[in-house]
Amino acid sequence: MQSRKLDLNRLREDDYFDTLARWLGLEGEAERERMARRRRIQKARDAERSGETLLNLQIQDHQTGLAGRILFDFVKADGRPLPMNRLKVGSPVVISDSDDASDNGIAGVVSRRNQNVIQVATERWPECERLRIDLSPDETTRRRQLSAMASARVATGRPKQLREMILNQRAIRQGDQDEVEFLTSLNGPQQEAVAFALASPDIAILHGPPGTGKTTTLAEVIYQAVERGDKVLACAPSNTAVDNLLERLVPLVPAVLRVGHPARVFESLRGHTLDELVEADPSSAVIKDMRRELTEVLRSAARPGRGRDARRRRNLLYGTAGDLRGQIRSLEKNVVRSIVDSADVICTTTTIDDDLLGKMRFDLVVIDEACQCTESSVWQAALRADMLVMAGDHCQLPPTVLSDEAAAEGMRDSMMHRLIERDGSTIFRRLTVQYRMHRDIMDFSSDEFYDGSLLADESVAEHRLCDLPGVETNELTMTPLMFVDTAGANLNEEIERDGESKYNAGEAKLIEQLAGELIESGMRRDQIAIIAPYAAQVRWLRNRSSLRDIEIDTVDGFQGREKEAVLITMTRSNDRGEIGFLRDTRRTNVALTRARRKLIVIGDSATLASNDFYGRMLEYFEQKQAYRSVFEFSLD
Ligand SMILES: Nc1ncnc2c1ncn2[C@@H]1O[C@H](COP(=O)(O)OP(=O)(O)OP(=O)(O)O)[C@@H](O)[C@H]1O
Repeated sequence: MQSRKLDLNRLREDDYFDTLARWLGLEGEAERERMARRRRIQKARDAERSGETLLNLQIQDHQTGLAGRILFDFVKADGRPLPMNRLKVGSPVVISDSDDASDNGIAGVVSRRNQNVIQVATERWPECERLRIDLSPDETTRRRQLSAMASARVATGRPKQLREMILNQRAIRQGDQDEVEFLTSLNGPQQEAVAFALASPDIAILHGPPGTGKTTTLAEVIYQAVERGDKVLACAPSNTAVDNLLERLVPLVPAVLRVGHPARVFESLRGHTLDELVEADPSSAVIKDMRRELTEVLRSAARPGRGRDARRRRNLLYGTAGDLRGQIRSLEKNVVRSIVDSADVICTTTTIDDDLLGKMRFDLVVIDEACQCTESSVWQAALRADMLVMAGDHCQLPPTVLSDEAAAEGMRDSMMHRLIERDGSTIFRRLTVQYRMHRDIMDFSSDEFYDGSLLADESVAEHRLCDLPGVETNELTMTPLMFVDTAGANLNEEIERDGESKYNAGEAKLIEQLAGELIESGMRRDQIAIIAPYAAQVRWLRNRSSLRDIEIDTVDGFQGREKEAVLITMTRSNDRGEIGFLRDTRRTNVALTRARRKLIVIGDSATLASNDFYGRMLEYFEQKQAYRSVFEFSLD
């Protein structure tokens, strides 16, 4: 059955919430199906290739965290680095026996990760030696969203008013802007955006194209709000985005609290996490002793010995652990309450811990990266708001949705995008001065996605690789753009064995050569990035020894980041003109806007130009005299 896109603006209240609930149901089904499929894959290498499974792990270390959780550090049993994976900080996972497919495992949440170690917070001690970790369906998040939407349906007072505005039943008002004394040095459009957001009585949107200082601007909005006495909830859909905002906020607002899993928090920010603040509280010494005891009890329960009594002993120990955990929780609850109450700003992901925040409401709720939020994921935060500010860029990657059916009906469209389309310029302000890209790198994206409105700040407008210390001046380093066309050279895409993802060995070779030339010109490896839309191409490139220490990632892994030089391998090359998910040009927009001084794109014009957008992209490179044919390079 062909699904068609639904217009949420036309739906009545009940239909709107029913639709979102149905999408969540479809998404849950899709996630569960995917997990079941993955667990059926027998061959280790293939299971890990999904990026959602890590096999053959062992415990390297453990410690106790807040609320009696145990934090386990897992490493590969053979000492190798972890393979490329999508287990992020905050991802729900299941830890189970690597050798026993029937083991249902223990639920946990990823709390930290690096190349070699993945840390998972869980409540029980795994009972086997050789473990696997699988990304698990995110039921908790879905349950919380459903419960928020159930409350939103019957809400009264202010939440009801906001609901009516979001559902197109009541007009969103505009406010009269006051003079603002800015704390940070903002450009004109940023100042206008701050004043606009602060004056809006209901809902305001900040549209931040790449590198335009969206987070800087949001931080100023939050600072100003706190100055006038507001209590603020600052959210974002991912832990990384929350931490980026937190990093900007800390120098401006001292009383900031970061709740949620003690994430990839930078050293300088750790003092703001709930865990650390609780730790610093005087009553923590007692709690710490109790936690130590809990760990011991759990450890004994995992190894109850043999014999008839083993099960009884284990159950007794789990009983004791349960009691202990209860006592720890009640002590911690009091400490936590006072910390939460005294914060001016609370930072969290949009999956809000409702038990922690209780019925707390906020004068201002801010959602960063709001275009990566599905519509249903906004409601938890929106329900707590007197006034709502959303910031993001709908011309970059949309939220990840697994269910094709839900996606076809519109689940990938964010609320922020819908409101911009519905209400037009009255509801948003766009930031237009960017601090990242050379003017020529910016212009194509600006014309295609932002009505040509972007301006390069003069500090970056003309900057080139050869202006960097230690980099020599040559043709490669003097110019900001290059497209290498592989048409006619038979550098065809291939499908990874046993997989679905594509790679292109010919393009990879060209990437190696060009990256080599950049390094020979004096660039450091950490100033270069390679972006491929396909995971198989990323894997292929990461296996090239000449590219070691150069960051290589998918587009999705690169949103929000930048490098001095970026090489993109478009990967698709076939005689059917098939470009697959490159058709979603928002993904390409992200890829094209990561480079500060040099952007190199490698692709097959014969395949790409079947699509008008790529046709225009090729013309742009030609017009900037940045078009080269692969035949100008000698590939050995
Ligand atoms: N008014 C300004 N003056 C000088 N530099 C600025 C200004 N605003 C932002 N920047 C710089 O621009 C860069 C991008 O800022 P920020 O991280 O806030 O952007 P963003 O829009 O959130 O980024 P992204 O494109 O990743 O979403 C930062 O290095 C920041 O210091």
